[in-house]
This record gives sequence, C-alpha cells and structure tokens, in this order.
Amino acid sequence: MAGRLIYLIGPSGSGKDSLLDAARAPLAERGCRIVRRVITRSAEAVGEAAQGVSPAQFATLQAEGGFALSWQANGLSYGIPRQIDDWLAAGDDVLVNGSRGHLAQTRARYPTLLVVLLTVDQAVLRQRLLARGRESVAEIDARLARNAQFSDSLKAAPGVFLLDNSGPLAHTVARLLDCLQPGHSACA
Ligand SMILES: Nc1ncnc2c1ncn2[C@@H]1O[C@H](COP(=O)(O)OP(=O)(O)O)[C@@H](O)[C@H]1O
Ligand SMILES: O=P(O)(O)OC[C@H]1O[C@H](OP(=O)(O)OP(=O)(O)O)[C@H](O)[C@@H]1O
Repeated sequence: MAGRLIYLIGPSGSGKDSLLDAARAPLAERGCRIVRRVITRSAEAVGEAAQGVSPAQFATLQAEGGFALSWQANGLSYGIPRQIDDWLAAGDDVLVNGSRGHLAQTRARYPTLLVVLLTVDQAVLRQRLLARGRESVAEIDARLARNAQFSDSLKAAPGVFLLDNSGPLAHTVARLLDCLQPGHSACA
C-alpha cells in the first residue's frame, strides 16, 4: 500500500523545523521519512536540515524534473526532491515541511495528503522569530504580514489538523505522533 504524504505547514517561526528535528527519531521508528528540502538560501542560514543551492543550480534541478513539488516564497525557491514519490510508492510515510501558499497545488498532486497546520499565539511568534535571529527585522515583519492572508481560512479548512506549538515542544511532538497513529480521526 502507498505511504501517506504528511504536509506540515504554519507561519514562519511557528516551529516547523524544531518539530521536525525533535520528531525525527520517533518518526523514523514508525517508518516515516522526513525529506530534505532544497532551498536557495545561503549555506550558513540554511541549516543542516536543508540543502542550500544557488538560483542557477535550483533552475537546473527543476528543469531536469528533480522536484516533486516546488514553490517560491519569501524571496526564496524551495524544492522537494522527486525521491519522495519512490518512498511513497514503497509504502513509507513522508513528512514535508510545506508551504501554505502552495497547499492547493500540493493537494492536486497528492489528494490523500494529511495536512498538519502548526499554530502559535501571535504574541509569541514575533519574539520567537527575533530570538531565532535568522532574518532581519524587516524580513520578519514581511513574514508576519504574509500570515494575514492565510490564518483564519486555513484554520477553518476541512481536512486540516491543527497542532498548537505555543507550549513546550515536547508536547507538540507527542501530539504529532498521536495524530499519525492509525485510527486517529486526522488519518481517517
Ligand atoms: N515549543 C517551543 N517553545 C519555545 N521555543 C520554540 C518552540 N518551538 C520552536 N521554538 C523556537 O522558535 C524559533 C522558530 O522555530 P523554527 O523551528 O525555526 O520555526 P519555523 O521552521 O516554523 O520557521 C526557533 O528559535 C525555535 O528554537
Ligand atoms: O507559504 P508559507 O506557508 O508562508 O511558506 C513559505 C515558505 O516558508 C517556510 O519556509 P522557511 O523555512 O524559509 O521559513 P521559516 O523557517 O521561516 O518557516 C515554509 O516552509 C515555506 O517553504
């Protein structure tokens, strides 16, 4: 049987990367893979969890059909390697750090995907972004402004599992693992 695509989305700073890092080992035990994204972000800022490439390298990979999914946001290009289709076909679940802006296109290609929307209190969000220190204040404000176009409509959308990360990360990890259990209503 084919695996499930789990599409983790949420505002910048809501904790997607932290959650994926913290959940990596328990997810692996459950046969769920986390895909490494390709991003046109500098090697220093990209972190170990993603592969940083130049815009020209990204364009080449895209032209070669190297991506199952790709989008642009925040002045960057993001690619999800085509390899996920082999993993899904082999029956593995695959978790993707996705984009709210690209949800409709992702759903069109993977109609059975499970959408997990990470949320965090707005008051905490700016503080977390500032504390992370990866972007300038202007870039942080642009990311916060981008949230306005998504927040309420997405929370009310059918088939979206809401996962709050305003509290300790360990709680969020536990709830994520819970919602991926067979038989959970999110997986129906
Ligand atoms: N539950 C949490 N409690 C406190 N800080 C958190 C929590 N989750 C994430 N953070 C911090 O918030 C910042 C943004 O998290 P990050 O994982 O980079 O978010 P995203 O990938 O969604 O942009 C990071 O500095 C991270 O350490
Ligand atoms: O359409 P959106 O939901 O706004 O998402 C746009 C992009 O921003 C996030 O990536 P990135 O890792 O660059 O940002 P973040 O770590 O600040 O969330 C997210 O994973 C998407 O790739």
